[in-house]
Amino acid sequence: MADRSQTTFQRSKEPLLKMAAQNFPELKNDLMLRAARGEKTERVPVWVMRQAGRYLSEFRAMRAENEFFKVCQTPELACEVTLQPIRRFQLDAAIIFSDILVVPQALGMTVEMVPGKGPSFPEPLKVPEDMSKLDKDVDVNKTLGYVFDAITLTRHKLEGKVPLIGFSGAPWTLMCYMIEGGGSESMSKPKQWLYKYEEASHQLLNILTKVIIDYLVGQVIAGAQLLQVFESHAGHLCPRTFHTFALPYLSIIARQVEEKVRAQGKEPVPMIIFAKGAHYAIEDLAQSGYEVVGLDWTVNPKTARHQTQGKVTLQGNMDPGALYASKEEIRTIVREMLEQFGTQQHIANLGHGIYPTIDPDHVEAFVDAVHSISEEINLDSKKKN
Ligand SMILES: Cc1c2[nH]c(c1CCC(=O)O)Cc1[nH]c(c(CCC(=O)O)c1C)Cc1[nH]c(c(CCC(=O)O)c1C)Cc1[nH]c(c(CCC(=O)O)c1C)C2
Repeated sequence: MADRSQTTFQRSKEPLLKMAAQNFPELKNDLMLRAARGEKTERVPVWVMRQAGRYLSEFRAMRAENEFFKVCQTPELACEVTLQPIRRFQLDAAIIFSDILVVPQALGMTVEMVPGKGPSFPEPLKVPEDMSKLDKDVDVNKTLGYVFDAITLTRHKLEGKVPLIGFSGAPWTLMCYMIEGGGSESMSKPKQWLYKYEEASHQLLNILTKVIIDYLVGQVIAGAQLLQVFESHAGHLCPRTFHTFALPYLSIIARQVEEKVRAQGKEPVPMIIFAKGAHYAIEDLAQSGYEVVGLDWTVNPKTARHQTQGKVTLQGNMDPGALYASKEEIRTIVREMLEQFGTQQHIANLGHGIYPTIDPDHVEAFVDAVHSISEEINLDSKKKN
């Protein structure tokens, strides 16, 4: 893997800016890292999936000037978008602005972002023979180096305010888009592959797993301090197909990313698995090599806590729709959520990404409620003991 310690940015009309993926500013707020490692925290850390997005006017202004993938592929723009929610809210982590669909692009597929519709693949994989069109031997430094550059730049620009999360889509979720060709209620086409082309499905999942591992390792080398793997379409699987086509690959990713990061002389970072809809697999996910298991809004936190027996930290899981409630009601809902999770080994989040029509003032109310109420609960429990 090419030496990523020196990264250069061609900025408009400015000299080359050399940013090293080292000597990063000292971290001022390590709450997220401590919680992810299961260490004691004085309050519950909080971040929001898709915290950079259309619900922010400053994101809409950026997108009015720049096509979606141009933002992803231009480190200065991706960095700026990543910082937008950090400037607004007392969040405890930033997540690099990118998309999970950059991996199919690295495999040679064309992905367009159609306004008002979302991602679209003009030439999805229709039959297993179409896999011959993929560029299987991906050099992530060549095809995804712009994400690494964005991560390194953002680490410097964060000035240690909060840690930076890197991420990737998981093999099954990416397979869904590559075959379906975009978002879908049923994902019936990729599901058809699982039952008609089992061997080809595993071949595709293996190709994706290899690229995802290299991609995540590259993000850590570039400066990511946590990683999240999005298995956002686990909900289209059943227990049998999840245990056959998703869980084994998720476990390989966790274990090999750690192994390869160590092999490069770097300290492994905490990893988060978010398998939306896999409520039946929480115990298995807690033993699959991830420090944190993200829960969607359909899971009862008390049940998940019992199932995981303190082995992992839990992340989530307020219904994003609760952000449409009044600020007072949001506080009530947050208190109930925190009492269900308990204030240790918990990272507060939504049970999935934020919606584009959410009022940013309600996000601020959510973040502030997590902090103030978890501090209050911790202080109360100290007084009692
Ligand atoms: C984590 C993330 C993603 N994409 C984006 C982010 C935000 C990053 C950040 O907050 O900085 C930006 C991100 N990605 C996209 C947008 C909207 C682009 C725009 O309209 O400007 C944003 C802000 C485009 C996109 N990209 C995708 C969709 C969903 C399509 C569907 O299934 O219907 C969409 C709408 C695929 C995608 N992309 C991603 C996921 C996993 C997270 C999740 O489950 O929500 C998925 C499923 C990952």
